[in-house]
Amino acid sequence: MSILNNDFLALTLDNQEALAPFEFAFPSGTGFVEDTGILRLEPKQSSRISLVLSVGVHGNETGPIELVNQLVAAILDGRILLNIRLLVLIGNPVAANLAKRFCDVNLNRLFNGAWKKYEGFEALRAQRLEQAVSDFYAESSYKAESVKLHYDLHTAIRGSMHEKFVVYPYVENSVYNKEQLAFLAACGINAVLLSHQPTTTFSYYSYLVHRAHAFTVELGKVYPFGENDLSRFADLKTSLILLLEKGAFAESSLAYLQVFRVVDSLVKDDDSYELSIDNEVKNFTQFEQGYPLAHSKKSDYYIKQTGDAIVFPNTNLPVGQRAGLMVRPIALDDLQLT
Ligand SMILES: O=C(O)CCC(=O)N[C@@H](CCC(=O)O)C(=O)O
Ligand SMILES: [Zn+2]
Repeated sequence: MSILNNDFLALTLDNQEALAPFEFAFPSGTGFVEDTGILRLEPKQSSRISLVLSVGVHGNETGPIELVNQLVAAILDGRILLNIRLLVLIGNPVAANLAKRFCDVNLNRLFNGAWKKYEGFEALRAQRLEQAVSDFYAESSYKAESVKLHYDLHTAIRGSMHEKFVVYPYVENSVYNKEQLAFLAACGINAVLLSHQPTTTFSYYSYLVHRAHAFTVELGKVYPFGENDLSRFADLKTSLILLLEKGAFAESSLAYLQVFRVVDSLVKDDDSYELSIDNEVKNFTQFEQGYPLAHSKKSDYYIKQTGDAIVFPNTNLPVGQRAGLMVRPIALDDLQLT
């Protein structure tokens, strides 16, 4: 058996909930479709690098899905010669078919076992994806010496003052990896947001449980399938191909990165919760000290310091969930790098 037309996305969307496993050969290795949207590609030569590329954890974030599907097709037809271990995950095929962010519950809030508190497709899927990542890293023949990577590719609801940025999941010792940051800069990333606390996101799961270099990578604004300008991902594509073919990390100067730390997490604490911003306000928009940003029957939030900026503002979610992050620029020199 093989993947028809080397189109892993079509196979996944045609089998949105489950797919019987099968194995196949491609020019530079062996492929294993382990379930719907779960594709493991093993190169002929052993490699220390195990890379997880996840896309479509939010079903309507189609640009990264199309990009990664192109890379998979190029590997399967021999235009890219794979030299590292690769796990490709299309996170939420059911929501992708519906062109929705999620069906019942936001999949990217269900990792680190949070899925146990929910029912429905997303809860099952989070468990399945955690298992797929665990199995993949465990199957590396290099064990302790393996280099574990996870880039969880997204696009954002709003435009952004920094078109491409990453969320660097919370790391206990506040030491950040220089090689990874230089690689992300080479991928065209403009900004880094240092997460301030443990979460239930996919990237934090891979860091917490597997000590992978893991990032949520935001690549621009959400568009439907067929309407993405993939040329905007050119630097990312070039850097990923170098990694896939040569096991090498492209590098750009860290000076290209604007770093932010999280000052506050805005939480929707009541149905009356509102943000005093209009729909056109972009991620990383800065405010003046004292601006009344959020209000509900239970709380008010005023900007603490001029220059503080908002990221991921969204009130269209259940009470108790994150309605945005308040971030503050910091100097790269203030970061501890290893
Ligand atoms: O544009 C938005 O408001 C959300 C974009 C998005 O899906 N972002 C991720 C970030 C995950 C993280 O904080 O690591 C999410 O909200 O799940
Ligand atoms: Zn997303």
